[in-house]
Amino acid sequence: MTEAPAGAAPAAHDTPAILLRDAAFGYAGRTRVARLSLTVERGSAVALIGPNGSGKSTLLRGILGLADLTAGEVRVLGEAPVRARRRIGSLPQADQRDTSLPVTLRQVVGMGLYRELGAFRPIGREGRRRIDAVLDRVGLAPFAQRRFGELSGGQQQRGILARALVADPEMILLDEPFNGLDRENRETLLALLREVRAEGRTIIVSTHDLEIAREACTHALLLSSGHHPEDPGHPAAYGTLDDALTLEAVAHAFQDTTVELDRHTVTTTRETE
Ligand SMILES: Nc1ncnc2c1ncn2[C@@H]1O[C@H](COP(=O)(O)OP(=O)(O)OP(=O)(O)O)[C@@H](O)[C@H]1O
Repeated sequence: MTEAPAGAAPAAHDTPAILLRDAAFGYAGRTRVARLSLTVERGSAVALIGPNGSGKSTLLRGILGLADLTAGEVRVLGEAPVRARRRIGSLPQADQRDTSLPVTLRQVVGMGLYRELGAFRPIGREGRRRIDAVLDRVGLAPFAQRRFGELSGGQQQRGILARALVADPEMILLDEPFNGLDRENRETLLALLREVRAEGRTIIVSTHDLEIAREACTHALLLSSGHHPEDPGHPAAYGTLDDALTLEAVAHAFQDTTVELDRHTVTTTRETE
């Protein structure tokens, strides 16, 4: 954990990681995910699960203060999201990544220190030490000078995780980090996530894959799409994995889809009115 910088309000470590009270998030005044009332305790790992368009990314952006709060209340690490952002590391979806820039992996990881240092201050010896340590940790030290866009998908994903971790965040948010990864890269990322959680950091990870939730998370928030395409998504269940990932809740959230849960295959069809 980082210490609060001098002069800053003391970090309230007794506050939950996330507190949502009837919160809703969206864009340009339009709500995309709603009815969120829950507490995420520090040190937990929450799988955010739901069908396409149910608002997983929007909720993650709301936690970062990048989507509008259209109703209710949100506190992140005891602060307003925009203020808490400096204490959070995030991994956006891979398809939102610009891999055409001529930057090395080392430079990408160094970007994780910009918030602390300012973008135009050189990274000093301590910063370089931290970059080396985090690259080593994710198993990418030999690739430090490699152009980021030339790395494999799994290596890029670990590089972005390193960028998130280099600033020693209290919480990390990951948007579909397992998409497109083969089994080996998936296992490596899972192991890293378990380590990150063992350090006491809070993890929120969106995924379509219920097996990943089982392997890396303590809790699940299941989001369901609105009944009509324009309705906002909303929670179908939240709790520990066993409480939240019941066949009934999963079937409710994943309407018109086939999903597997504990070797059961669930296929549900949306009821027509
Ligand atoms: N920047 C944006 N501006 C306006 N609407 C958006 C924006 N991003 C997402 N939306 C809309 O918000 C709704 C929820 O999208 P979101 O990406 O949060 O869902 P998701 O559950 O993450 O979906 P997926 O699994 O496909 O990534 C969708 O209807 C989407 O079109």
